Amino acid sequence: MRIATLGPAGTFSEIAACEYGRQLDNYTLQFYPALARVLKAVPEEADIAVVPIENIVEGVVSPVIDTFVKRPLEIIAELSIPVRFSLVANHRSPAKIYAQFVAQGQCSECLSQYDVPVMNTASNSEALQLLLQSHEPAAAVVPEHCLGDHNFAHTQHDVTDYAHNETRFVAVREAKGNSVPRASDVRYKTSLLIIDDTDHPGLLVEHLQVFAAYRVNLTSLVSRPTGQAFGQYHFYIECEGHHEDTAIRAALTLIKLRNKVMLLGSYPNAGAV
Ligand SMILES: O=C(O)C(=O)C[C@]1(C(=O)O)C=C[C@@H](O)C=C1
Repeated sequence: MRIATLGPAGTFSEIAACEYGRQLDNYTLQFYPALARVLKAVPEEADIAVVPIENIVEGVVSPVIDTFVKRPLEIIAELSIPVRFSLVANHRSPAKIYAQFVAQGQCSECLSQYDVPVMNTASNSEALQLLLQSHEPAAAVVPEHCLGDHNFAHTQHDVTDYAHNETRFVAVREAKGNSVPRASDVRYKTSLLIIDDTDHPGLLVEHLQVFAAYRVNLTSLVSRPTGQAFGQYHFYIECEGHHEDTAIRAALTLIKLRNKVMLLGSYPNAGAV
């Protein structure tokens, strides 16, 4: 099985992809330099992509949600990874700080102590590499597991805003319409998108009332701009249960009468106890 994920080696995505891969008979990892490119690798270059979808502090990873609107992909698994960062520097007074765009939001308190520009990178590994190549005073937000034997002039450990920081990842494949078979002893989650194709007053509240009426518990609700006009949003929703459950089926049948629904898949709930 070919698994695409965010590289270069050293990213949290690599840890998540390996954790997912260990459940398979065999797998090979393929690294790509940006999240949109990771997802684009499926299905021609890779069978599965493992990408971050939500950080406990920073919220959803927008490039991933936005790709779901554009491409027929199916979520087949989720997994959660603890995320810890250090701030490392080649000088006591850095003139700039390299930080991956999601990591920046998770370390905002530490970064605000430095009155220097933050240069966004596509991955945490890229932030480290740019620091190592820099001939100017610079710093980088780097995963704790990447500190290795590097000799930094300055290291500040545990710079995440919240001690309990974690990121949820999903494994996705090309949507084929034949979703993962449902097992009776597994607790599932279902992801879907409500596409804003007929905007009208009360669109969201109507849909939420349908979920409430069928007692479907939502675990995530995120609005993403359609990019067409101000005030128009697609809604990314996660709920407890499998899309073949009677309640979810009935709720989606009603919602589909008013708006297009993209079912993104049902998968074992990683947070279930
Ligand atoms: O750059 C990495 O290490 C990644 O795997 C990406 C990513 C993300 O985009 O959310 C994964 C976990 C952390 O939340 C920060 C960065």
